[in-house]
Amino acid sequence: MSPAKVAVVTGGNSGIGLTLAERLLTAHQNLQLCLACRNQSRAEAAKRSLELSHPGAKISIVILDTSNVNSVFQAAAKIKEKYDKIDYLFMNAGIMPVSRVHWKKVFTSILSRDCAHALSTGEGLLQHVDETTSDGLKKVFATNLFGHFILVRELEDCLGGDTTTQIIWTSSKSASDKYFHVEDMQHVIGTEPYSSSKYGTDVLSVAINERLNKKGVYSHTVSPGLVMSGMTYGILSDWFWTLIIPFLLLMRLIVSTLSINTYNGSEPLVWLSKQKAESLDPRSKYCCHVTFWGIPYVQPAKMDISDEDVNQLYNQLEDLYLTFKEKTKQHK
Ligand SMILES: NC(=O)C1=CN([C@@H]2O[C@H](COP(=O)(O)OP(=O)(O)OC[C@H]3O[C@@H](n4cnc5c(N)ncnc54)[C@H](OP(=O)(O)O)[C@@H]3O)[C@@H](O)[C@H]2O)C=CC1
Ligand SMILES: CC(C)=CCC[C@@H](C)[C@H]1CC[C@H]2C3=C(CC[C@]12C)[C@@]1(C)CCC(=O)C[C@@H]1CC3
Repeated sequence: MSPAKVAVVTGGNSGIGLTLAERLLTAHQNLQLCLACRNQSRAEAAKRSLELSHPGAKISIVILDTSNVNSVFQAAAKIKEKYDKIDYLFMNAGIMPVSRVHWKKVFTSILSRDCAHALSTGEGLLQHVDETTSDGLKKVFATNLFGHFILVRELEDCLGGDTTTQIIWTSSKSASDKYFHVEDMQHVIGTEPYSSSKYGTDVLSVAINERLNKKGVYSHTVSPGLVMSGMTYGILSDWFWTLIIPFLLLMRLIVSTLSINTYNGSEPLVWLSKQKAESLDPRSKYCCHVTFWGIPYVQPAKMDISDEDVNQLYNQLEDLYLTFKEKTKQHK
C-alpha cells in the first residue's frame, strides 16, 4: 500500500471542493482528508456523504473562515496538531458577491464576436459588490486571497521537506491584470474585486514557487471553467440555470470552458495532484476544457505576470500578515 498522504481542502463542504474531496479519495489510496470549512453542520453533512461513498475513509473537520484572520490562525494551529506533514493544500474556498446581471450586455455579447470571451470570463456581465470585514479588510480579498496566504505562512513547517507538497489554488478565467493593481491589492478602489482577487492568487502562486520550491513546495493555479455551484446559484436561480443549460451545452461548439458540472470543474485539481510537481510549469494556469460531448481535459495557459507584481504583492501580504500576527500575540 502507498504511504498515507494528507490533503487539506478549504471550502470542501460543497460545490467544486466537495466533488474534489470525493475524487481525491478515489484517486489516492490511503488518503487522509481534512475538510477546512466555515460551518460545522455543513462540514459534517459533507463528511457523512464522503463516508457513505468511501466507507472507512479518514476524514477530519477543521473550522476555518478564510475571511476572518483569527479563525485562520486557529485553524492552522488545529491542522498542525492533527498532521505533521501536508502533501496537498487545496486553496478552494471563495466568494463572488454580485448585485445584478447586466442583461443588455449578456445579450449583446452573445450576439457579437466577443461571445466566447464573455462566456468564459463573464467580463462586464455582472455588477460586483464588496464589503469590509471585522478585521477592516475587503471581504473578497480576505476570503479568496489573504486568508489563504496566512494559512500557507502558518503551515509552512508542515510543507515540503523530504517529500513534496503541492499547493493548488482554485483560480478563475476571470482573473485579469486589467483589474489588479498591486498598490491596491485589496481592490478598495474599483468594481471588480473577484477578478482582482483571482489575479492576486495567480501572482501569489508564482511568488510561492520562487520562495519555496527549494523546500519542496510547489504551487499551481487552476481555472475550473463555468461550473453550476453555490456560486452560480447565488447569481441566478436554479430553475433559470436549468432553463439555459441546453443553450450552454450547445455553446460548447464555440466555447470549451463550459464545464457545467463540478466533476468536470474539478478535473484540473485532481489531475495536478497526480502529476510530478517538479515537472509542472510554475507560470502556467491549468485550465479545464470540455469537448462538445462533455469530456473534460486539462490545458496549461501561460500567465503573463511581472516580477515586480510578484515581489511587491508577496511583500505587502507578508507585512499585513506580520501586523495581524503581532496583534494576536498581544491578545494572548
Ligand atoms: N462556479 C464557477 O463557475 C467557478 C468557481 N471558481 C472558484 O471555485 C471555488 C469554489 O467555488 P464553487 O464550488 O464554484 O462555489 P460554492 O459556493 O459552491 O463553494 C464555495 C465554497 O467556499 C466556501 N467558503 C466561502 N467563503 C468562505 C470562507 N470565508 N471561509 C471558508 N470557506 C468559505 C463555501 O462554504 P459555505 O458552504 O459555508 O458557503 C463553499 O464550501 C471558488 O474559489 C470559486 O471562486 C472559479 C471559476 C469558476
Ligand atoms: C443566457 C446566459 C448565458 C446567461 C448567463 C449570463 C451570466 C450570468 C453568465 C455568463 C458567463 C458566466 C460566468 C460566470 C458567472 C455567470 C456568467 C457571468 C463566472 C464569472 C463565475 C465565476 C468564475 O470564476 C468565472 C465564470 C465565468 C463565466
